[in-house]
Order: sequence, then structure tokens, then C-alpha cells
Amino acid sequence: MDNDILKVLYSESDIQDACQRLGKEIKSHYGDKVPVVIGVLKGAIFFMTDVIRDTDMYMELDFMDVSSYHGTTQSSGVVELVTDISTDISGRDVLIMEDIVDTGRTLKFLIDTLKGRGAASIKVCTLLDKPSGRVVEASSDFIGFEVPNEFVVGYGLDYEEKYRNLPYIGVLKPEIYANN
Ligand SMILES: O=P(O)(O)OC[C@H]1O[C@H](OP(=O)(O)OP(=O)(O)O)[C@H](O)[C@@H]1O
Ligand code: HPA
Ligand SMILES: [Mg+2]
Repeated sequence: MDNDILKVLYSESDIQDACQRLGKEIKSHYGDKVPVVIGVLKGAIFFMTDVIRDTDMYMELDFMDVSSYHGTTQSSGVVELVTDISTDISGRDVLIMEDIVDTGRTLKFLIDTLKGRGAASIKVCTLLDKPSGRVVEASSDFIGFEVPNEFVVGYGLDYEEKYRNLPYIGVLKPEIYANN
């Protein structure tokens, strides 16, 4: 897999430093509250577990699988709810954990859906924010890195469902996209 990478944007240690910082910000924001932390599958799996593992506060976990890229580098424009959470979030403080906010469509869908179920508050933690990709308005409360306008892979992020298990985040060589 390493051979397919043109450049590394964020190393393993850059990512771990960001996770530690975000964990502290989240703990200080919630104080004694017990939020429901929702990991957005599949991309946020590693990020969510790395942030919460060292964050010493009470929280509940759940997962929502939503999809709109279907392995490609372009959003289909339609966010599909593949698997829902099982927690009743009415009156609860919700923290959404995302790997990336790009066009903003996925985040808007999530916030609209969870608001409609009566969450008391909704906050968003994303490892990567790509403001240059935005098509709809969507903002995050806790952000790891602002990423340039490139399609990135690794640490949960995929191209054609692959590269999620790279321990760092990088950009693929142009011929990888061209070959598919
Ligand atoms: O801001 P947007 O343009 O909506 O893009 C962000 C979303 O796109 C990716 O999900 P994808 O649909 O690829 O599903 P995946 O997490 O299973 O890869 C990513 O994990 C985010 O959830
Ligand atoms: O840059 C990206 N990489 C992988 N998945 C994504 N989903 C939205 N943007 C991206
Ligand atoms: Mg994807």
C-alpha cells in the first residue's frame, strides 16, 4: 500500500497528538455531562477509538453507518443511511465523531436527522475539515486539521474501500485513480 502513496500529509504521531488534544477539549466542554458519542462509519472507526480511549469521562457509544461516496472520489450528492443508532437520543447531549467534513452533505444529514429526534445538544468532532470542498453549510466544534483540497486516504479514509488501514493520512499517486 505504501507504494501507492504520493505524499504523507499527517503522520501517525501528528494524528495521535491531535487525538490527545481533542480528547482534552471534549472533556473540558462536557464536564460532568454524559454525552452519547456517535461514530460515523466506516471512516471514523480509528479516529473515534483513539480519541475516546484516553479521555477520562463518562460517555455512551453508538454508531451510524452513512454513505454517499460509494468508494469514489466524488460525493453522489445523496446521503444514504445504511445502519442507524439504537440509542434513544431524545434529551441527550450528542457528540458526532467524523473522519472528514468535505462537501458538508453527510454532516448536514446527520445533524438534521439527530435534531429531529430531540437531542438536547449536538456537537461535532472531526479529524479533518476540508472547507474548500463545501457545498452546503456545515461546521464542527472540535477539529484536528484543516486539510487542503485533495482527496486523502488512510486512518479510516478510503478510495474504493481500500487504504483505510494505513496508519497515516496521505494522497494517492495520480495513476492509482487513473487505473480505476
Ligand atoms: O462532507 P461530505 O462530502 O459528505 O464527505 C464526508 C463523508 O464522506 C465519507 O464517507 P463515505 O460516504 O465515503 O462513507 P465511508 O465512511 O464508509 O467511507 C467520510 O467518511 C464522511 O463521512
Ligand atoms: O478526501 C476524502 N477522502 C476520502 N473520503 C472522503 N470523503 C469525503 N472526502 C474524502
Ligand atoms: Mg468513503
